[in-house]
Amino acid sequence: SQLLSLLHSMWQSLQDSITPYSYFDVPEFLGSSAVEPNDLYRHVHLYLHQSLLSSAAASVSAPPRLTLSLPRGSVAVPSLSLSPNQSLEDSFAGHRLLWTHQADTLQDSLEERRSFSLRLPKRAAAALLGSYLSHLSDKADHLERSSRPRRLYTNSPRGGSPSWSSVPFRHPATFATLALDPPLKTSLLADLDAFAAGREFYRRTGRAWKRGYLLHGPPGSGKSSLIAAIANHLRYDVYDLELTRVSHNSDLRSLLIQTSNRSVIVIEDIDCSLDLTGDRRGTAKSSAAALAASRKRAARKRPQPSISNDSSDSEDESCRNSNDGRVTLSGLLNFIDGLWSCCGEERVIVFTTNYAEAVDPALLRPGRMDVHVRLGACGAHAMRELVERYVGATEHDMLRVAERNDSIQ
Ligand SMILES: Nc1ncnc2c1ncn2[C@@H]1O[C@H](COP(=O)(O)OP(=O)(O)OP(=O)(O)O)[C@@H](O)[C@H]1O
Repeated sequence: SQLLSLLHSMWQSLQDSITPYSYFDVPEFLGSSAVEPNDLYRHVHLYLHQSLLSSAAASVSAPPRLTLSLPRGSVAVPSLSLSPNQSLEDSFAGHRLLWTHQADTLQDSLEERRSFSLRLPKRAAAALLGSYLSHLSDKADHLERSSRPRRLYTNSPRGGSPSWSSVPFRHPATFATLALDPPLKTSLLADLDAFAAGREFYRRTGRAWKRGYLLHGPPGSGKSSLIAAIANHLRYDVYDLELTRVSHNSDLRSLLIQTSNRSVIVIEDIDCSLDLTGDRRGTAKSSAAALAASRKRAARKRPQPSISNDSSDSEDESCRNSNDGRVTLSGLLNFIDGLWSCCGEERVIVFTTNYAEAVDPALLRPGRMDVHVRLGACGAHAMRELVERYVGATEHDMLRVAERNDSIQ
């Protein structure tokens, strides 16, 4: 048997010396017609585009192709790709791999059939292929995310079938432009990054991949700007859900199902809706909170939000009957953390309020909104940033006021 295994390894070495590589073909389209694109081809294209941009491009023999393409969405993106029959070397786990771009013009047609060919060391191919392709797809996915045009959605008015309409999302606020006290900024960024990288964590723990943020603070304290900064940081779409336009829980569900993965879903001024909850239940709310919410409603001249509460078993039936609104608190809770919250991945749900004390406790319960962010008066550090950015000065009366406030607190 020793002789046999010796012969076997000699035979393998001989084969390896004749054909030491394995080759894999990645065509642009699946099947014979150019209809169904191959996602892996797109990923390889993006991955090599990035490699060509980096210093590795120096090792390419012929000049790469530079094209302007519309890969997804409506924004043209310049893209670098290998010219036909040009190769680019890559290394992974200590092995050298070679990508070659192949382009053949079909007979009797001007159509070009393109594919990438991957060359791997034969002995390592089986162990290498899976992990290399998932490394490549992760990188391509990241690139795709960071270059994709994003949109701001709002839900259609009541009456018709619930749907979203959208415009390009181009809000300029970022964590760099937002003046926040450093510990808050650092912890928010860390939280968002951990969330975005949390696929494995959420899978392992059996939890829906979503995170709830409650932003509270007086008008103008930066809640909307923070939402934009969150969306820009994560490169997510934004769904601005106007609850007053939603007639039924079923419409709420339908809207949720239509939202895409990697999105921020925003419900602003949640306190206005929840104040009605209190009225309808007949339970006494803090008069200050009720006053605050009604003041705000009046100021905004909004239609009456149509949220009611059906989460409590002891709900007064007559109140339920007198309730002409059919989006209920339990519908909203289901939206946040019930079964329906799981029909998608990578969702950040943000509620804003000017009066946290006016928000129904059911929404504030620990675990429901994961992160509560209070945005108050500008601290000295944030004020210094703003003064420098807006006035270009390091001294200002407002800065002294902020410093005095900080020292009193
Ligand atoms: N921390 C901040 N850093 C930079 N700019 C800020 C900050 N906070 C507020 N602003 C500026 O103040 C203005 C109002 O902010 P924003 O609309 O985000 O407040 P808001 O809390 O959402 O207000 P409202 O409760 O009325 O909706 C914006 O122009 C924004 O640029």
